[in-house]
Amino acid sequence: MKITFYKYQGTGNDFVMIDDRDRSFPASQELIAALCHRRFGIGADGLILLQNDEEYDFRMVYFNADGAEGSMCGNGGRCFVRFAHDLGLFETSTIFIAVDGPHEATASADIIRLKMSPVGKVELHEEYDFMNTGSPHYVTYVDNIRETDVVDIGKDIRYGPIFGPVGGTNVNFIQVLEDNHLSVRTYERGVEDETYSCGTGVTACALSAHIREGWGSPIAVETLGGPLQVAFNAAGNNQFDDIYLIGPALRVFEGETEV
Ligand SMILES: N[C@H](CCC[C@H](N)C(=O)O)C(=O)O
Repeated sequence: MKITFYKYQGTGNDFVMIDDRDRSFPASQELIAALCHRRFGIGADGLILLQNDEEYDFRMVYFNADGAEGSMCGNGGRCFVRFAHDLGLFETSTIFIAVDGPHEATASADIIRLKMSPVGKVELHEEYDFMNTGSPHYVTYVDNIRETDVVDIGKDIRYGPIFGPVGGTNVNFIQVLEDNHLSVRTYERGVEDETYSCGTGVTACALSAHIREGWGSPIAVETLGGPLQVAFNAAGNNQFDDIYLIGPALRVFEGETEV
């Protein structure tokens, strides 16, 4: 059958977006991996279905590029909100449900502001921090992010004895640029490569920097695909709520494909 798809990107983290309100999309790991393939398919870091929901405005179902259902995707969530806005499903603010719970969001001409799940626990280690911001994130600091071998080191940690090989983690590298300003690069599990930006990863990095550097909210983060902002309330004891991921999300093109 023929389906219409839309391609979105948020700071270069790109997604195939499908309006699945009629639940006709024949989701399978094989099909989703094929659609996300950058040589044989449309090409994307993930695929997102927009479905109806009884309690919330709509439901976000996110799959990584390998075709398996993933945990929460922050940039995907921002693109999903832009998609719902482009479909005319809300005007300025909405609340939708994703795998990690409900998310409020607002849309303006340029920027999507997405409320993230609260973070109840941050593991602090000498070499790294680990937390779940909707997805699991390992966070470490480097002196020169440009020269960091994100893919090789990321793979070692993701498949290594602490986090892998089953399950795994996303792996983030931070270079501090100045107060309240970071540069971040991320190796993403499920894509098994570096992406241009990872929203839940950037969120984890900002919270880690708050703890380690003592900075207040908001924190600006440069990614390979452009700038994001993270606002948050530090509730004490390394717990956080009212976390917002803020940045651009745009439709790139639409098309049709046989599935
Ligand atoms: N790119 C996403 C993260 C996807 C998480 C995924 N890689 C997983 O751990 O299942 C983001 O913007 O937050």
